Amino acid sequence: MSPTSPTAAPALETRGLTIRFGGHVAVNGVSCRFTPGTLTAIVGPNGAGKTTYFNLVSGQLRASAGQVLVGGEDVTGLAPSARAKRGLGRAFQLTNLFPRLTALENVRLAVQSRAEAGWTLLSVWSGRRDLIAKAEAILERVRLADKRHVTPSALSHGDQRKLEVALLIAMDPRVFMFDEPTAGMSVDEVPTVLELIQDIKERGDATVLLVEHKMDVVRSLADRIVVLHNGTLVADGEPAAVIASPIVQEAYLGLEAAHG
Ligand SMILES: Nc1ncnc2c1ncn2[C@@H]1O[C@H](COP(=O)(O)OP(=O)(O)OP(=O)(O)O)[C@@H](O)[C@H]1O
Repeated sequence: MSPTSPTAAPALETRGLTIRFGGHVAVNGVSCRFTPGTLTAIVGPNGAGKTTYFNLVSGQLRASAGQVLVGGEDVTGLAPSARAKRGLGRAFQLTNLFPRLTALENVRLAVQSRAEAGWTLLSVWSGRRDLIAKAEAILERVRLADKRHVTPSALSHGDQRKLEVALLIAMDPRVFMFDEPTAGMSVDEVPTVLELIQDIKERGDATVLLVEHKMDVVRSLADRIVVLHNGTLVADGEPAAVIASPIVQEAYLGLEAAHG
């Protein structure tokens, strides 16, 4: 299924995005448009530039050249927090969680920050029933309702990843960015997180970007695959066509295809 319309405005676009580390060009002139309602997997061998591309989009790294546009607005000069306010949502492992607060309190604060565009730790809990109800609903959606009173460090690795997804949902971004969301998970934890990502795509008009090594995950989720190799975009299109393309078979998927 590809709900992409050629006329729809891209939620996110990069134009000639480039970063050099000394003499090494880690991301090299990557131009790409991401349309609402689509899930794009970004794949490529180790060191291809996938995470660096994500860092350039979210603002953790500043580009040497090129532009990042969110909803048509040039955000290239903006800090990560300002990009987040414009709708770029990136899942980070626990870095934006409050370790002493419960899962519910963490999600409630994220809902509140979205509602008020600012953290208000002093607001009266009992007076914020609507926010609590929304936080409860999000925890339900990510299947963490029964862990609502648990602090992040007491959750299993898989449940921590679910909580990150819950925080992202609470922030209600227009673009969801996941960097290897199933990394380090036990086999039985993987399907839930994949279902959550599928659900995010199908519920709204979200634009989802996924960096992922596991081709079975890519095959099951992606509407489109973008392949990076040595920092350069070398293939972009429908999953079946990209996976079958000679450059991908040779550069990255040869072994994978032989097994799969
Ligand atoms: N801060 C940095 N300073 C110097 N070189 C860097 C820096 N960050 C990344 N690189 C280099 O840029 C290239 C791309 O790295 P990146 O981590 O983006 O690749 P990747 O595709 O995400 O790889 P992996 O799949 O292994 O995570 C690599 O050669 C890496 O060594």
